Amino acid sequence: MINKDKLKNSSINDILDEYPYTESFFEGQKLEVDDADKSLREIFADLTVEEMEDVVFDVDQFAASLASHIRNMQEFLGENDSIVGTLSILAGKDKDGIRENYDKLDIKSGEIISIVGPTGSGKSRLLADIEWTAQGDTPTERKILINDEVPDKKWRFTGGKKLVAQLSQNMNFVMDLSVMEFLNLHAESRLIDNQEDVVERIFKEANQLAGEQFSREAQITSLSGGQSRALMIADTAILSSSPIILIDEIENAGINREKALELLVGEEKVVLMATHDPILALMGDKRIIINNGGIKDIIDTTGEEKELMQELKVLDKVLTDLREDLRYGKNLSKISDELAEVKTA
Ligand SMILES: Nc1ncnc2c1ncn2[C@@H]1O[C@H](COP(=O)(O)OP(=O)(O)OP(=O)(O)O)[C@@H](O)[C@H]1O
Repeated sequence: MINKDKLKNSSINDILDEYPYTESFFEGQKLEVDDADKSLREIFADLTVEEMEDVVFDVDQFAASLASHIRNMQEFLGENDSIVGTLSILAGKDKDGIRENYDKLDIKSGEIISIVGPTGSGKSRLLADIEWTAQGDTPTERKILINDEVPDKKWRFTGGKKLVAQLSQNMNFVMDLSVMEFLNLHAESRLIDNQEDVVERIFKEANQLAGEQFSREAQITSLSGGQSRALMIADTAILSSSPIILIDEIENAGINREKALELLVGEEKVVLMATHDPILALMGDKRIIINNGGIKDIIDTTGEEKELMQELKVLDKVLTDLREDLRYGKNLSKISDELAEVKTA
């Protein structure tokens, strides 16, 4: 997803600064460069006919070949994180076939976007459109762009290195492995240096997210729903190099949602999260409102809402504690007269 046109207008020095491994590429080409501060376009414009013959390529082919070299190197180095600057959603249609009332929604890396709307309104569908990098070929007819370009189709199919990591409501393990075997297997496939430390960290974080603790030797197929999700979340947060993270209703997982989100939100990632939970929704920088299959509105989270979130956290803590007491067979008592007076009618 390196932009070929941007490369053409960049100087050799700028390209080397940003992608130092292109040095070998330039060395391999017989490109005559008198001034490395000139853009590729200028360098090609200044070539004599003889020099041009040596290079074989014209500037377009040269930039395309350079872009492909950079992509390969980024993939090899696992630098996918830096690839997505902007994820864009181009308007499609709602369930009645009516066009959505925005043209293009840009989401920048580092942003958290929540997706809210009634049950069945199309939240999961929107996440699926992004995962599939839809090009008008889903029921919504939306299109997804990455860095303002149509994403490479290979993202749909490559197994190991994915553009999108998705955590969905129904996640079950099918392999017969212990927790540690599973984590080591995954870490090995990512070719990381400090495998032992990383695997240990995932195990610890997962246990902090899960309500009930589990051991290193536990079979992953025997974990509870909450434990499996905790493990998947910690694994995704710490091991995944995917620059886009999609989360479908983390609240149903019986895990510490807030901690989970904190763990997942790497600075360089785009995070989209379908939720019915006001605390999670307000953790987003923006929220997409979905109704009848279409995006109806995009709202920025206000300062007042961020303040409200603190109050909601207090309420949430009260409920969490009650749930905990209930689970461990304690009798519940009235919380406070103030709360008791809140009208529920
Ligand atoms: N624009 C659309 N056009 C046609 N079908 C759509 C559209 N949007 C969503 N759908 C379909 O509507 C159904 C419900 O959507 P979806 O599962 O995404 O809802 P949801 O908001 O995630 O619901 P829940 O909150 O219950 O998880 C799905 O079958 C989905 O494919």
